Amino acid sequence: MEGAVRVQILSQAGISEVPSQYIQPPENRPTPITNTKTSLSYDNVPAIDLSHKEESVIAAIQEACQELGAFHVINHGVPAKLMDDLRRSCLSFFNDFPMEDKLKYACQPNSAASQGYGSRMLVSSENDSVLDWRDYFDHHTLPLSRRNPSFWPHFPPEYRELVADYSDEMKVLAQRLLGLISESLGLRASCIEDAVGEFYQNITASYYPPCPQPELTLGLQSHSDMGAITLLIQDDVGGLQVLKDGKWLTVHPLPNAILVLLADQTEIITNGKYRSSVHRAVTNASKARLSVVTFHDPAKAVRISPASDLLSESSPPRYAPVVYGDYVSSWYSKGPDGKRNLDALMLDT
Ligand SMILES: O=C(O)CCC(=O)C(=O)O
Ligand SMILES: [Fe+2]
Repeated sequence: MEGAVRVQILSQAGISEVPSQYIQPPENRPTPITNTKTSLSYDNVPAIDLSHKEESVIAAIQEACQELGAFHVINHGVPAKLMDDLRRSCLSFFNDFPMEDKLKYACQPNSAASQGYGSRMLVSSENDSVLDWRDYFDHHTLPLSRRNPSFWPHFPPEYRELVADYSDEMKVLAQRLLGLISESLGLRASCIEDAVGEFYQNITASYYPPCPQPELTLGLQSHSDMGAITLLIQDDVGGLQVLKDGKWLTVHPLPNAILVLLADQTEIITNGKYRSSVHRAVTNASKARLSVVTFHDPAKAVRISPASDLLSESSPPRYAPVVYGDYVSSWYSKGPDGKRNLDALMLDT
């Protein structure tokens, strides 16, 4: 939580060793990423062209969701200029302005998931044993009653308008994707969206400064996202990895693509037919990396359970129902650690 140092300050101080709180235990340390795209992993995150025939799009989504829970979409209808402008403005906030000005937007100390400029995600000190090599800015963007751009940076000058425009675009795309994902399971198009209800959307810009010891640290530790569906754009530096059969695959940046990550509530609603993606971010020694992640979550009061259309005597519920707000509280008290929080809801079937 805040009061915390921003890793950008450590990075700029030119230290040659990271402070001990950032050192991962050996089993969590990343293996070095090579820049060659010859590794097996390169083709493992499929790119799905949303301008293709709906039938083939749905088939591709079904395969990607069964295999990985993560896929790129291209020809998605979000203007490339908006994505570029947003990435540039977010990077400019972190790179081009004095820390003193940025700290005027600091997250509230002692409160989980507060909007603003921060570095430490968890409040509880118990979970703070290893810190992420990441600074971020979190924006509450939807519903509109939560959107108050005066909490967002006013520098560079176009920042607030870009975040608002991007939020609206992401909502439309998330709705469309949840429709296609529902249909890929033989459900009516509105099934998952109806179960989620009105989107609570947050946009987080993450900034990973160069790290003197990338082999010992993580930009963001292994986790699955809590909500329904996450849409992620990154720059050309790379560092995102998704877990597949116990191995970390690097998601190589694809220009103008948007990465879709299934999140935990979609796993529950689909009764585990589709699993949420476990992912993490690694750092590197020479280049800062920026990503912008848009989360779509249920309201805290919504009760999530497996869709009744997917249940039968031979396919009983595999997850206990959960009130989303309780799920979030439990996540923040336990820490991410892969999928521990979701696994706690699994029933013996
Ligand atoms: O920066 C990234 O690529 C990953 C960010 C992420 O997974 C998150 O914010 O939940
Ligand atoms: Fe994530």
